[in-house]
Amino acid sequence: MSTRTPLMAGNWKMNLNHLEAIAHVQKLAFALADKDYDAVEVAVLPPFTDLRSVQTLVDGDKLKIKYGAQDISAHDSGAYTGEISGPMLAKLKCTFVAIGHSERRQYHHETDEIVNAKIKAAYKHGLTPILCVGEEESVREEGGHVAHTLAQVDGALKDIPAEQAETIVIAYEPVWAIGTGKVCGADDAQEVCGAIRGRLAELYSQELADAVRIQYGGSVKSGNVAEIMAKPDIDGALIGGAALDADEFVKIVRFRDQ
Ligand SMILES: O=C(CO)COP(=O)(O)O
Repeated sequence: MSTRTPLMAGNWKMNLNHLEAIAHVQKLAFALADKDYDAVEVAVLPPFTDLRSVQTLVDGDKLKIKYGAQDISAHDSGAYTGEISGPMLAKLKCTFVAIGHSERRQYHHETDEIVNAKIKAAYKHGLTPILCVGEEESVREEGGHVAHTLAQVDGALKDIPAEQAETIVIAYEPVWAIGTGKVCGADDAQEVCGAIRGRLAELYSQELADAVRIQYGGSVKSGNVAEIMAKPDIDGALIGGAALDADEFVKIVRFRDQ
């Protein structure tokens, strides 16, 4: 029986301004009781412009909700117009940072090398990476989904020592299931999440592999989360669209009640 605490993280993507963010986090705080937080770790990943507002709320009201960013620069400072650095996120007391989301890979041409550099930047500044991996539909149709996803894991973790890797969160997000309503079947998600854990055991140790949390992401809703969470190698979810509705996100956090 796994001792891994499930992590339910809402990736808001480019949604909710800072005022909406405050209202949303207040709703979550109001709806979630202490026992919910004990059973499940809850996090939100708002746009950069919301982080200060979320931090002020979480700090001021001593909320148990964690928060983080959707991306990080590989550089600490300098002439990188539009970028946000690790030191800036650390100063805002972010816990998490999503790295290598498929939308970053697709629209911003992020390669495994860039993802690896960003993971190093996150660890350098005490942030926990949520490494996003997963295949496109054509890759799955050809049966290459496991190999493709493991190659992304290998690239992302290059030269990352065990004492850092043991805290990583890995989100398996098949690209074809993101925002499409096409949820990956629980058995299919388990196949890849189990393979990721196996690869962590090969790269590091079984002990490390058993400690790392692996999430599933892609059209997760309150109606399908329980089935996904019943799988042995799935330790949480990275939720997009459904995380924008506070009531729905709370139902997902309470997946054991479904
Ligand atoms: O990309 C995702 C989370 O990072 C998943 O998005 P959806 O839940 O909207 O499919």
